[in-house]
Amino acid sequence: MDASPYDAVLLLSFGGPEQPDDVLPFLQNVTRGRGIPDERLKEVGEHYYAFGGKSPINDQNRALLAALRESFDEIGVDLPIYWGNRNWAPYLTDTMRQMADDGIRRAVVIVTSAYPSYSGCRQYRENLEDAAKQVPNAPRIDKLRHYANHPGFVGSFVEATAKALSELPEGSAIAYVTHSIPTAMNATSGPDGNGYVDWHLDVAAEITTEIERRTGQSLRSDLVYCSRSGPPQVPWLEPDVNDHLEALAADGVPGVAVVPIGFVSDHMEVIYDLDTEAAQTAEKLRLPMTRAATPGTDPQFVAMLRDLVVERAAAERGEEPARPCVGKLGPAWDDCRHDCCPPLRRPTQPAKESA
Ligand SMILES: CC1=C(CCC(=O)O)c2cc3nc(cc4[nH]c(cc5[nH]c(cc1n2)c(C)c5CCC(=O)O)c(CCC(=O)O)c4C)C(CCC(=O)O)=C3C
Ligand SMILES: [Fe+2]
Repeated sequence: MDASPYDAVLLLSFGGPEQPDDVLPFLQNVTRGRGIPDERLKEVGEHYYAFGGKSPINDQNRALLAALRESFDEIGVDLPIYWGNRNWAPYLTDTMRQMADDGIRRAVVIVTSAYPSYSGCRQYRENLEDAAKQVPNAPRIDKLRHYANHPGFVGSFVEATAKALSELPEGSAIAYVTHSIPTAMNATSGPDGNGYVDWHLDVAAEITTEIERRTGQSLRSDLVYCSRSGPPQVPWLEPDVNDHLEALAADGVPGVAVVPIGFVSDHMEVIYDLDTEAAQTAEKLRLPMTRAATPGTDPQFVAMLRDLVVERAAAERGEEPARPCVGKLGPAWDDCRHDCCPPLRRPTQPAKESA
């Protein structure tokens, strides 16, 4: 299999703390200049301390790296695979320096975020730009197209959803969950705006259709949100998963499968916001709840990432590779337009001097 013109693959992720002393500096890295209230930071710090001060995300990325290595070896692609993070070691800039030292000229990047938005797409591209500015002879790096509507991603969630539903009473609902973002960020996400929500709705509809086809039953399903931060006066996407569970219970739904389509591994948002907090809400409501697995190192997901690297390499060689995709939105663009997913404008000073 041909992966030219690339001479390396880079896995780019969020990063997370590895021990209690890492928690505060990690949170400072994440929230620098982003207007997150101290209250919220304290609260989120407690989520990490409740899990021993360690996020599972780094180990999950190590497992993904190993699975990718194996998957590339299977098709005879021996490109080195590097790993860098936005918010914790291994920091992207250090990784990029290593790539330059190793003589890497052209790489393709896999980001652990499947949908268009400033936080999930452009911010990673800015991180790549910023790192490249600090590293002499930094490699040129292409980012893979968004993969949420790839059959490998959707297929992984179809299996996980079927399993989660199989453990619940008949007539149970599906609650698709993703990370909330400010509504203003959603409004400008993707080339035409609203891309974050539109992509999630499309993925959710594909999963539901396939489950209904398999079971011959129609299902209630909704897209809901977790992990809201930011000041209360700034509107974020709603409803929150906990409020949604209340509504389902009030409607007499016999159970709910929570399906975290916004996330690629069981990191803190999943194990705290869903497995801890939402599970407590469901228990209080006596609403049976199961949580579908995220892709993690599911062979379908790993093969998809590998195939996307091969696809992009072919496109860069001027070929016209097949671009597998499900749903009604079509395969995503290879390169984002310059005005795609702009950052939110954040006030740098109060509008009026306080007395
Ligand atoms: C869209 C999206 C994804 C999904 C796409 C992707 O995966 O990239 C994502 C993933 C993640 N978010 C994570 C952690 C955090 N996100 C925060 C804050 C924020 N997230 C935002 C958006 C997203 N976030 C936004 C708009 C903010 C507000 C501040 C800002 O505008 O930047 C904060 C600050 C405290 C708080 O929660 O308020 C933390 C600690 C972790 C690591 C988990 C772990 O450690 O296991 C992961 C994978
Ligand atoms: Fe986040």
